[in-house]
Amino acid sequence: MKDSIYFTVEERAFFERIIDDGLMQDGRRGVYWWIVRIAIARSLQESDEPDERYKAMPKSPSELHLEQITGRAKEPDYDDAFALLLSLRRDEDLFENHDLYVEVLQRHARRGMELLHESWLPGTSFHDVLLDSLYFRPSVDDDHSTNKGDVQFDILKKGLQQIGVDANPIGEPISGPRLSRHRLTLGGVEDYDRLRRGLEDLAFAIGLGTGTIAFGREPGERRVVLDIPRPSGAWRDVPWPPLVEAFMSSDAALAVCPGVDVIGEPVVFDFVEAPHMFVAGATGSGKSVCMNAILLSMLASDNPPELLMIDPKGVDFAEYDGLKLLRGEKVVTEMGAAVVMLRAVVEEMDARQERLREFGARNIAEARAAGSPMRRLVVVVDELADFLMSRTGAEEPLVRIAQKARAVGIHLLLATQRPEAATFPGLLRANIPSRIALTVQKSSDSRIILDESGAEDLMMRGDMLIKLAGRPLLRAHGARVDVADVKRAVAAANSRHT
Ligand SMILES: Nc1ncnc2c1ncn2[C@@H]1O[C@H](COP(=O)(O)OP(=O)(O)OP(=O)(O)O)[C@@H](O)[C@H]1O
Repeated sequence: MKDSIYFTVEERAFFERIIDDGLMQDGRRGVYWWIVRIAIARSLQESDEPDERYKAMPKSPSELHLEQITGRAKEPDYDDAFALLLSLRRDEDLFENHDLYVEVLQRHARRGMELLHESWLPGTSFHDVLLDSLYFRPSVDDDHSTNKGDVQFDILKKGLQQIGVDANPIGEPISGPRLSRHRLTLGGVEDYDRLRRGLEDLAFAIGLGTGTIAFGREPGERRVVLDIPRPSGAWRDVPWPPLVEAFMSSDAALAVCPGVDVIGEPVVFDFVEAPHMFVAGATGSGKSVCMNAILLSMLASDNPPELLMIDPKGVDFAEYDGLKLLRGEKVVTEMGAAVVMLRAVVEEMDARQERLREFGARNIAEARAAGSPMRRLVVVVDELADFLMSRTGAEEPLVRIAQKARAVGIHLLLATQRPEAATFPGLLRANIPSRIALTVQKSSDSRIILDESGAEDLMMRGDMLIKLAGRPLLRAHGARVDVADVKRAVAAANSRHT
């Protein structure tokens, strides 16, 4: 019977750092399992289950036993409590399957370690990180007053002096969900160029470990803004439900809200104007969560579109199965079937054109105003790269839809984790002007998505750059859409629309 949980050598080294620098226990042995328990608690804060990555046996394992972690067969013994908690969470009886129980515990422990690693910088207080991440999950509703992760102006001022820039603050910094905005008046015109060129040195001078400082002008004499990232332990998540109201009042034909801007204001745009969108980011960047925010925005509309969803991986959108507004009420996971359905959409464009003529309308909005029940259709393709590489002839119908479908109310929402020239080919690119880039590995990936670099400096977890036709590039932080939000939205849509 399994009773060990394994960690990599690096994870073991991280235990040591937490013990020595974080908890300040003078390297006393015997507290490893405290950290493992903290890590499990941290992982349980996430709404999803830790994936296979955390299951694999590390090459050079360091081992802890259930006896140490849950106190199994010792005093006090929390083993049953752990098993019950995980069984309830997974809706699965782990008392019946001991090996699975140990594996699930290992996955949570290792993911929790990774999350702690992301949010704690040695040299800062580990206790603060714990308080923030385990007890408080402040949301974007909180007021925008100074946050403890903000760089104070005296530190910023010293950094500015080191790069030879004279500046004075205008008011207090504004704490957005992840960045703090400092508004400044520069001493002289020459300071502008010095600041622009010295941003990296400034980041170094004020001790910024990761992330880059963004810089922009604002109206007023010699006024600029600096957006400075906070450590991830001081980020505030952006929950989904409060955002819904913000975009319901929008007069857009199909309002979509993927998240909030740097200072926490909802970002809302009209998908009809988009009229197609390409979303890309490296694995784990928050692409699925971002797609969910877009889709839930659409479902919340008084006049939601019909959806056709294609997901070759078949895992990320399972909660949409059974949605009455979903064509076939099922996400299409088989690529051959998906191509057949896309070709049918191409034919449907002609039929829709015919119906527009019957109503004497030039587009779907006019047809609906004249009494046509025609709904918009949004064709969603996740993992576009896999789909196009499968050589099933998927590109041709997608290009035709991208070129022609706007007037008849058919829109594309395409996503990929592999933004490469071959997987976002020329004809699609040319016809899909609206793009969202989540974090990518290289600036060349960013250029494929946005036609400019920048997305390689984003900070994961839904951090994004949005490019809409004719508008300047916008930095945004994605709403944290949970599985429960999706289930609620699907149930609500099913009760409102048939
Ligand atoms: N807006 C957000 N706010 C907070 N956390 C987020 C947000 N978006 C994503 N995350 C975190 O990042 C994790 C990965 O997100 P997601 O599954 O959407 O990534 P992905 O890019 O779709 O990954 P993959 O391509 O591997 O499926 C989530 O489990 C969540 O913990």
